[in-house]
Amino acid sequence: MELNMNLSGNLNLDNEQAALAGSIWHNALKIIQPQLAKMLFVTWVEPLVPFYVDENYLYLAVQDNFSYRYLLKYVNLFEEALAASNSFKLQVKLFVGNEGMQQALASIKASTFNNSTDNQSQVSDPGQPNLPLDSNNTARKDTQKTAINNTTETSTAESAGGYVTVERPSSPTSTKTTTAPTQTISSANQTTNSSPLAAEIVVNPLYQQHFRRDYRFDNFIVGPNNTMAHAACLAIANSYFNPGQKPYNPLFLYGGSGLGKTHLLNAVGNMVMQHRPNTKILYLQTEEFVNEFIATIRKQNYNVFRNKYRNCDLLLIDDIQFIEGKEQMQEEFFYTFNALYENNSYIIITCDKHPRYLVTLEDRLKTRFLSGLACDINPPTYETRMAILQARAQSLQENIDPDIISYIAKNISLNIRELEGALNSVLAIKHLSGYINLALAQKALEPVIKRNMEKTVSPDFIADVVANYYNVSKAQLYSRCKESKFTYPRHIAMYFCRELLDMTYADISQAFNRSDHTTTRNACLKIAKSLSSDLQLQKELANIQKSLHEQ
Ligand SMILES: Nc1ncnc2c1ncn2[C@@H]1O[C@H](COP(=O)(O)OP(=O)(O)OP(=O)(O)O)[C@@H](O)[C@H]1O
Repeated sequence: MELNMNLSGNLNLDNEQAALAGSIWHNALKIIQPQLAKMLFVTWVEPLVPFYVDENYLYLAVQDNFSYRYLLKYVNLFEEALAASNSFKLQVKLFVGNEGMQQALASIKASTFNNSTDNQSQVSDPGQPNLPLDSNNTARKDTQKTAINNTTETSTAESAGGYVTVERPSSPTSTKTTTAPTQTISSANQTTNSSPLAAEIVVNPLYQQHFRRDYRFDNFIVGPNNTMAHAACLAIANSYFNPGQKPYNPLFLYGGSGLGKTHLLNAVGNMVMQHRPNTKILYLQTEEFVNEFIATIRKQNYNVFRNKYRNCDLLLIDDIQFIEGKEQMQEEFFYTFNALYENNSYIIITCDKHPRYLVTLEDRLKTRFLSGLACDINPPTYETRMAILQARAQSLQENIDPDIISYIAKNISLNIRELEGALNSVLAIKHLSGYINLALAQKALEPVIKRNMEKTVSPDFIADVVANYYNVSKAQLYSRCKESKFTYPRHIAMYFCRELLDMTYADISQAFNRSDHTTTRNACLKIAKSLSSDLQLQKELANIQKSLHEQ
């Protein structure tokens, strides 16, 4: 794209300003050029167009968004060169394309006009569209980014009030740096409230997201299983209205099904939308991303796709494991990721496993996914499960016997979706029959609990717990050793495999390295028989069962 330097035109601005900007920049270039590789200088720096200067800023136009992002890391160098080559300090402001330049000039014109007619209105940054401020009159990170990106496209912030300074990294390696606003801002249509006025909220339709309203931080129960993931998500959400924070980017959340990954993604989206509705957020399931990309290939409209994904402020992408084995999609996502990362836009990715287990994922994506922070989410502890169930019952204004809650929490441990499902079943019985007690709940939940038990408890896990209880090693349990201090716990472990997992004697024998099924059968039957009269055995088995459930 060629930049058109018709500065005065309709805007009626003084061409002398452009000439002065040109001459100041020309001096600075003499210092900049020797410091950069020739290619870099010719490709990126020479095409910059100086088009305005005032007492604080030199305004430069860049060709496109990509150049803009690339050049941000050199702004400090430019400013140092300006200070060295001229006898005064200037900060650099970059604007994208003719449109960005025209917008900047229109703002300058408007502010000049306002200043001459209304002394109350001071403008600190004529280059940026009007943007809402936060409660400290501090420029907002999200809208700063929006403003920068939108100089060449539909602006989501154009109708808002206030001005900001440009956000830029202080060094090529820094991730997010926000410069504080340089002047106090006051204009007729600003708000100092953290919620922008309704009239200011013009959300680009591309980024109108509908988050699940019930997935919020305030109803997410934090326990030892998810503390890090929760804190990291909250930090990212906060960073959109608390410019001091610089959370890790990207954030990679991984863990089994139903453990709250989607809940956290939506919580971030809800919180940012609530406080900063102009933020360009994209939340999507990886499958949707893949489908959209396939449609893009069919229609050959790559620009639309890339503009949308590479220019958002926050990308929340759920279940990235679905990208496995899709080579072209991985390549596209690689470039999307890079563009967002360079633009200091946050990326949160969820997955059902650690990237190292995504066998057919390209290594360059794996390393990128792990370049920020990777947090696992584990199955909740018994206490967390209790808290989740209690909170859910309370939110539904349901009074449920604590024994029932405890029974569910004890018996369903791997998946919070199933935990909630069990509570819903109990509530359904309560509503249909007008009554619920523990026995009814146990009966109703029997199939689901059995299924859960099979998923949760493996023969190996039983061996672990039993060995631990009787203070022997698992190897001794699996060994052929016939000492009673080993055979007794071995038989108990076999008994649990039979009772809890419904395993055949053949399978149990195999699990415990035995070839003789009859011995296994006899061992299980002996334990079952003793159980009816042996109080000590009853106590031991109850304790072991408790440990098996409270993993
Ligand atoms: N810590 C928590 N506090 C309260 N509710 C939770 C918590 N974790 C999960 N949930 C609830 O459990 C259900 C399942 O969670 P979610 O859909 O976020 O899981 P997920 O990890 O994304 O699963 P999947 O990988 O299968 O998509 C949701 O209803 C969610 O609100």
